[in-house]
Amino acid sequence: MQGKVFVIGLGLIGGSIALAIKKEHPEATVIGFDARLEEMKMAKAMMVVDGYVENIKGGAAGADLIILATPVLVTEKLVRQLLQMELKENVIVTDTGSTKESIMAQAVQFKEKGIVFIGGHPMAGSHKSGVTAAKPTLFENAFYLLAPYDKRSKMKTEELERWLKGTRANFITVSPEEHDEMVAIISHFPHVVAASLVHLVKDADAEYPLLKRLAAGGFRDITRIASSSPQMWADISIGNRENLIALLDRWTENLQKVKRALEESKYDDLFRFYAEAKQYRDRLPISGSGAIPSFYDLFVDIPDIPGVVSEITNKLAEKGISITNIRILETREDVYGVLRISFRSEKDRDNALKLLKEETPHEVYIQ
Ligand SMILES: NC(=O)c1ccc[n+]([C@@H]2O[C@H](COP(=O)([O-])OP(=O)(O)OC[C@H]3O[C@@H](n4cnc5c(N)ncnc54)[C@H](O)[C@@H]3O)[C@@H](O)[C@H]2O)c1
Ligand SMILES: O=C(O)C(=O)C[C@]1(C(=O)O)C=C[C@@H](O)C=C1
Repeated sequence: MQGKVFVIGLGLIGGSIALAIKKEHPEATVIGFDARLEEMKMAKAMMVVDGYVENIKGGAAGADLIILATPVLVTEKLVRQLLQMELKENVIVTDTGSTKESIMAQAVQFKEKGIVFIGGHPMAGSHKSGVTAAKPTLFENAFYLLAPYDKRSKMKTEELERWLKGTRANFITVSPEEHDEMVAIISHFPHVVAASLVHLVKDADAEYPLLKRLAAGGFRDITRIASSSPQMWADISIGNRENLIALLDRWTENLQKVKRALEESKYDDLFRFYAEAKQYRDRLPISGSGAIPSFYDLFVDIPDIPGVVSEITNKLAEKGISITNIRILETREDVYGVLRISFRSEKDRDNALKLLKEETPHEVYIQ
């Protein structure tokens, strides 16, 4: 598509969307703005944008698509600023914020100016921030939630999806209210829990100096998201605070039940608590689209001998099989450790399984 795209906030999400747009629409011009000059310079150097401007007014003038990819409370402020500016008549303004209600409450004023605003939220991301973490494939197969506010913005949704086609995301329309309620449950509240688990360990740190080193696989898996940007999550927490407060009450009730079962040593209740959770968790879609990324993992039992890991990765590299992650899950002296290797696709994983079975003496399996 021809035209000028203006991305405000050149971090992980703004950068990834800019890259996806540039890949799909090389004929468009993508201009960026960020509050931090270094981020703009880096974005230009990485060819995430064609250029940058020194203020929002300069970028917004004449833009066909304006994308706000800043922390949600900042986005609310920027919407108010954009409302004061002269914009192209047919421009589409959208955002990427993790909350929708409070942003849409401001953005609805665009209607009076005849400007289309479509709330947006790509449901994929990372605990990393900044433009250096941006990649055009970040949203592949993920859901991309869109919240148009009236008939005209609904009609323009198709045009926005065409602009965003390079994300390879699956677009779904939701209302801002149902959006915020749903993401509070599956995204925002889990971040509160992850951060509070880390606090639990941090508070016990002085008493047990070994704790940090013992905090292994399970703890790291469940708390990965606690490494996300504090500004982004403080903004989201305020932006969705009513839903979060309601969930905190429900969660506390749930934990009270667990506490009672523990106090009364009710084995069956505890068993059911874990079994029901396992059953539901195991049924979550993992290979299709969704907020939970697909993991194509392979496990290799390896002895604790220097050079074993590189032997395996070299074999995969020789056959051109790329890996997306690699981790030793456990290794102790004289005991086998487990190497977990993640792949981008099922096909890569299956090829790796065959190769390592044929060409190494190690036990190789899919869990
Ligand atoms: N990280 C994720 O997993 C994820 C996923 C989906 C949506 N989101 C949402 O997307 C938005 C961006 O998140 P991100 O992960 O890219 O964060 P990020 O920290 O990587 O990038 C945000 C950028 O906004 C810039 N910024 C801050 N205030 C600004 C201002 N006043 N004017 C211009 N630029 C400003 C920052 O300098 C930074 O470069 C947030 O609203 C977030 O809730 C994040
Ligand atoms: O994978 C992560 O690190 C994320 O936290 C991504 C995640 C999520 O909770 O799923 C975080 C916030 C966004 O609004 C959407 C996606």
